[in-house]
Amino acid sequence: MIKLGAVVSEFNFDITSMMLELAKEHAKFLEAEITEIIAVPGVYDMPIAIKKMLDDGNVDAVITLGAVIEGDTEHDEIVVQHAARKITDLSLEYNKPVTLGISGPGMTRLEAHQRVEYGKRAVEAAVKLVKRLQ
Ligand SMILES: Nc1c(NC[C@H](O)[C@H](O)[C@H](O)CO)[nH]c(=O)[nH]c1=O
Ligand SMILES: CC(=O)[C@@H](O)COP(=O)(O)O
Repeated sequence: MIKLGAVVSEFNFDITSMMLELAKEHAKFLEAEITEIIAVPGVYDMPIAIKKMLDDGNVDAVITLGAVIEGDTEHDEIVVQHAARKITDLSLEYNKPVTLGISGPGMTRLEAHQRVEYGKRAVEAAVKLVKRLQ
């Protein structure tokens, strides 16, 4: 059984909690399991939680679940771009898949609701990568 860790943003939790439920269901469908969950305040805060999961070494891959909604400034871009870059860096540093289940930037709340399936996509990619890199 493939073990997945999930790092979930509390920001926009109405959306990210749905992403988490979809991710759990899809993991089960693929005969994998989300065995660890760490909630973080927002997407920008994810890297340190991902690093802890990878350091603890109890999961085969980590999925990230978040939704970054556009405000009045380009702050949303900073949040996503930095998180995405660190997610890739951590995956390469630890040689384990860390997949991007984060919607945005440049997105309205409605568009975020329409993209909750990103959670499912993150699971799909993590499971495929674990199998293919074995
Ligand atoms: N605006 C959104 C944020 N912003 C918060 C940051 O991610 C972070 O928690 C804060 O800057 C403290 O370090 N986070 C989201 O996940 N989604 C948003 O729309
Ligand atoms: C990504 C955010 O934190 C965002 O909602 C901030 O909004 P603003 O650009 O109006 O500061």
